[in-house]
Amino acid sequence: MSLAADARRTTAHAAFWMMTRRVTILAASVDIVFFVFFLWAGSPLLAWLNVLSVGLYGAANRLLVWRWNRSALLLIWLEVIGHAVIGSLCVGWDAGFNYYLLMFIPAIMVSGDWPRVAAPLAMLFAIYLGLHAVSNQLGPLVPIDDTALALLNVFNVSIFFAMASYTARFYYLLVRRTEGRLREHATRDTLTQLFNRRHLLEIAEGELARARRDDTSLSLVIVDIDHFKQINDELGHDVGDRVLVHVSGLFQACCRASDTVARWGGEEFLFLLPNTDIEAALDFARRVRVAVARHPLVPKAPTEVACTVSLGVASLAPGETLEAAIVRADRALYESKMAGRNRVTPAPAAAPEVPLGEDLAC
Ligand SMILES: Nc1nc2c(ncn2[C@@H]2O[C@H](COP(=O)(O)OP(=O)(O)OP(=O)(O)O)[C@@H](O)[C@H]2O)c(=O)[nH]1
Repeated sequence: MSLAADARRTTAHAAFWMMTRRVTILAASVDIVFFVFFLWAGSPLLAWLNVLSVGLYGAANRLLVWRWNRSALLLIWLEVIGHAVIGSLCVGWDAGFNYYLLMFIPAIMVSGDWPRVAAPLAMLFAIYLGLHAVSNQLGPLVPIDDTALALLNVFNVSIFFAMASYTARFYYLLVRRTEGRLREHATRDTLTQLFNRRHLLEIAEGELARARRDDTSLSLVIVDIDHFKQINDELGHDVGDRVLVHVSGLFQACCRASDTVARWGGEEFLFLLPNTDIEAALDFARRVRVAVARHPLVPKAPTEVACTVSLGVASLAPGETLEAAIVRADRALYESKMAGRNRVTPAPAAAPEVPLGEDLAC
């Protein structure tokens, strides 16, 4: 099983047990109401049976706290089936105790893969139909008057609606939360929390389309930490990681709301600057360079770790692709490295755009 699948399974399972625990509290509260109701309806035997149910739910709740999940589940199954059977046989099918059996359908379906859920589902179906047939055949063994029966039916339907809504909502919110987490994982670099390369390219395609439509400028800045291997080798990989996080924070602080910075890979970062021409992008890159040079990382260790960055800057030429502009910015970065590092270099001009058909003319 992949790590992602394992993580989803863990989340779904943890959520299932958490929800089961809440359901034991809700069900015990409902049984207390039943206790009062059956005393009022003149059926003390049924009233005291509900006290037994409260005890079973209390025990199941404790077992869940101790993580004896299977034993807890067994108790809950016993209680719900017992309650539905005794209630339907004593008071009659119309009392609506059978609805509680239906709550097992979603619980079974989310408990595992198909081979695991098929048998319990078939068993539940058989119990439901069997109970229906037997209780209709026998009629109520401990009849209560019509008003009490109607009230009981409304109460049971209401509780069933509330529980079914609660569980469905619970799973909906769980899916939403998990979806959000997966999206975060897919778009962000786990170390620096900056966007990753793939997400930056997605944003860049959108920005490029907008720049072309609105006829505005779009610039790119590629940044690489100088002598980063030396930092790793001399101070350790952990300090190297902290430097990456530290400069990421500085990079974000340099950005406007419309700018985007991403970890491009290793110790390389890429800024995307909408509405920014080459001159403004060069100014921006100089500010980034100065910010890093002036703010060394102060780790817990006694020495501070100073580092510098080299930068390459390109502004997209009309008709130029993103990839071509990145190649130019990368070339400029290389120039910065060759010229001694800790500097900003503008990219060479883009190759002139060939008007459509002109290449065919010669
Ligand atoms: N700590 C840490 N190091 C990383 C990470 N990703 C890449 N590196 C290291 O970054 C170093 C990059 O080294 P080089 O490509 O030689 O570049 P450099 O030492 O910065 O030299 P110049 O770029 O020429 O200034 C390698 O040692 C990689 O192992 C990371 O996530 N954490």
